[in-house]
Amino acid sequence: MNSVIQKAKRLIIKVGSSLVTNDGKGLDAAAIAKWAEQIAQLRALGKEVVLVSSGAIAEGMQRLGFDRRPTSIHELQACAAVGQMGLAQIYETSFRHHGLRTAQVLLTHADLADRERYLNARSTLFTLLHLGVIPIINENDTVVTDEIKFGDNDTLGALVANLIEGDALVILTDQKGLYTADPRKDPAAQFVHEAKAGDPALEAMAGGAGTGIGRGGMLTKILAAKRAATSGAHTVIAWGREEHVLTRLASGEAIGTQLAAQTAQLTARKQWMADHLQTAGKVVLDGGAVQKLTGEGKSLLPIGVIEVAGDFGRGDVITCIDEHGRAVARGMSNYSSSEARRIMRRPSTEILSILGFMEDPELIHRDNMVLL
Ligand SMILES: Nc1ncnc2c1ncn2[C@@H]1O[C@H](COP(=O)(O)OP(=O)(O)O)[C@@H](O)[C@H]1O
Ligand SMILES: N[C@@H](CCC(=O)OP(=O)(O)O)C(=O)O
Repeated sequence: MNSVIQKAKRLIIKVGSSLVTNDGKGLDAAAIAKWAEQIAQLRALGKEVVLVSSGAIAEGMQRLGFDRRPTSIHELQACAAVGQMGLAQIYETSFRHHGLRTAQVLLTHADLADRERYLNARSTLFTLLHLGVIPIINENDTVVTDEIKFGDNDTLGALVANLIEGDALVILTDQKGLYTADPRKDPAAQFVHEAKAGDPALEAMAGGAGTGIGRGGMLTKILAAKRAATSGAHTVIAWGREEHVLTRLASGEAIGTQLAAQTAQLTARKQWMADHLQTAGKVVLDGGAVQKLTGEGKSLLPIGVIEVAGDFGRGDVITCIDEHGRAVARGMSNYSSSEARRIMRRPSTEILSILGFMEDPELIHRDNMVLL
């Protein structure tokens, strides 16, 4: 069995609170330095890496002298705000040793539920990756309460995998992977080397968090694997303290529990687009644009649009039709309908002068489009 990480080009690596803060004793600089070194090696192999790191609350509790997790949401938020400074500082320092820059990205549920913010987060992350920066993501705990939280960073990791079409999600935790039962409670529990992501039998095996530090336990990891698989990303759950865990995974060694996605990435994305039966508007394309899309697999530029129908916002899914009314493609618009009306039939070089800003040169990027 080969590790699914070997082939992966774009990886999301999630590290849990208990690992990052050495079971709540404070940021584990030595462990973080090792991951940074390995991530630098993955970058050198040509892989793009996004890190999702928990630990803000645990570190903030340490810094503020709480010996037990506060119950008040505002105290938890205060802890997160204090602890996040520590996370930002230690990651920036650790990666700088390897000549890599880091960027702090704090996300909320509302950011990914809103089409426009979703697209903005996606574009920013892609830009950071192209610039060779390592994005360090956490939930923006200051502004969210329980009902609207991702709740745990396993889920956040999966949503980021969906957001940027990651090839794989690596969840580093304090166990070697998934066992048939919580190994802290059941000494007879057997290790699971591989399974299908989304197999309901896995949910029955997984229990809650093992310590007072972590939040989700194994169940959120199993559900994260299921969610990541909807966009075709595989998941590996492994022990964060395993020597050279990331580079060994990248060299093909099958460490931890491998949860394979059953649908290929492109199929998953097309399915997602196809599921958007309710599109928010339509654009009519000239013959040249139809040929670019259907014959050459190109993006849709505003110059090829001759009419805009309906009322849509940035990030909404719209249908592209030809001059005879035949639907040729569906995709996520980079501009609202009113903006699209102003830039249609015009070259992309004029977008800035017409609108006063330019989000993207394309009206619909081919990565956000399916041909019908
Ligand atoms: N079937 C299982 N296999 C492995 N670990 C399990 C299982 N069920 C529950 N757990 C518990 O999940 C814990 C890991 O989750 P958690 O404490 O939330 O860590 P993290 O901070 O890395 O997210 C383990 O320490 C373990 O006690
Ligand atoms: N945003 C929170 C994340 C909490 C969380 O999900 O923790 P974990 O289960 O350890 O990944 C923090 O940084 O403390």
